[in-house]
Amino acid sequence: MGGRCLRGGRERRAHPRYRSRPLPLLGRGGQSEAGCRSRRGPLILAIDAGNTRIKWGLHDGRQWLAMGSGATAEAGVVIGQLAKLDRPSRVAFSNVAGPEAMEAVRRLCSEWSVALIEIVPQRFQCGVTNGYADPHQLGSDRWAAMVAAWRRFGRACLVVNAGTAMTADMVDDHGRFRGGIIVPGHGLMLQALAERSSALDRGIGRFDFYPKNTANAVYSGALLALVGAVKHMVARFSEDLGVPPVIVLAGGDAALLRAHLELPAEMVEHLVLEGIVCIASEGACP
Ligand SMILES: Nc1ncnc2c1ncn2[C@@H]1O[C@H](COP(=O)(O)OP(=O)(O)O)[C@@H](O)[C@H]1O
Ligand SMILES: CC(C)(COP(=O)(O)O)[C@@H](O)C(=O)NCCC(=O)O
Ligand SMILES: [K+]
Repeated sequence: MGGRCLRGGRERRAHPRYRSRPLPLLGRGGQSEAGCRSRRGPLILAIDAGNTRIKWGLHDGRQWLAMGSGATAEAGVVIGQLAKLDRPSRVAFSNVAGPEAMEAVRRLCSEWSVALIEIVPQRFQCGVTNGYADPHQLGSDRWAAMVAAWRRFGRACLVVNAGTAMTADMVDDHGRFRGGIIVPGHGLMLQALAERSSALDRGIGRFDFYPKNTANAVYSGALLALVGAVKHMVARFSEDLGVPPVIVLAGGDAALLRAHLELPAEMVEHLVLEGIVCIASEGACP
């Protein structure tokens, strides 16, 4: 069925860019290790359930064969539709969205009789050491994103995932996760202000460095809060490292953030899915 893509109940062909992308996951610095580059591995269905969207991709060890996304609010439907895909040899799942997504993925795996690999942050995995006091407390999406960033760049990174929440996680040049922050994402900041104040629900604004109405003031303020946090972390982490880290941007609001960051940054569209495949294929390469 290669290249089929499902989104929000509709079936469509995968966008051409999803068909030819090489596996950028195996080996440091974005280089595939010899022996893995040309080899197709077992089919892995990677699923990333975030608090707003569920993203998924079917990977054959070399490239994405199909990808899609749907609303977390319809987790049962979005995940149920994946049963139409070719049966993978395993399903690898990062879930920060809660029990409904978990139940739906369990149902899918039992329908297919395939193994379910749940992404659970470890103390050490795929070259990354987890600095959290309790490694399991870390979000599995953050962990997968850091694994993917380390595999791609192999040097110090600030891994920024701008979704429902924005997380910014510092990985040093030894692959050690040193710590990271969680802040409400852009949409959530706007929603919180609209819901918890009487005068701030004035429609959708746009960015203006000199905002002159309420909607623009709220929109620009939330965006600059995110940009400011990232810039501050880059400045301080660069000082500690002695060199600037690679800024890796992912998540639904990555492009918005990049447009205002004024720093060189690498946008990696499917960072969390890449990390999930990486973790699920651990040990597959010699
Ligand atoms: N098609 C889309 N559907 C929903 N949100 C989107 C979409 N495209 C971009 N976004 C933006 O991305 C954010 C969600 O990003 P995402 O990384 O998927 O979050 P999460 O992992 O928390 O579910 C939303 O808050 C919204 O601002
Ligand atoms: C911080 C998050 C809410 C981000 O979720 P997202 O915005 O991707 O939906 C998620 O990674 C999470 O629930 N983390 C657990 C707590 C932690 O990482 O410390
Ligand atoms: K996030």
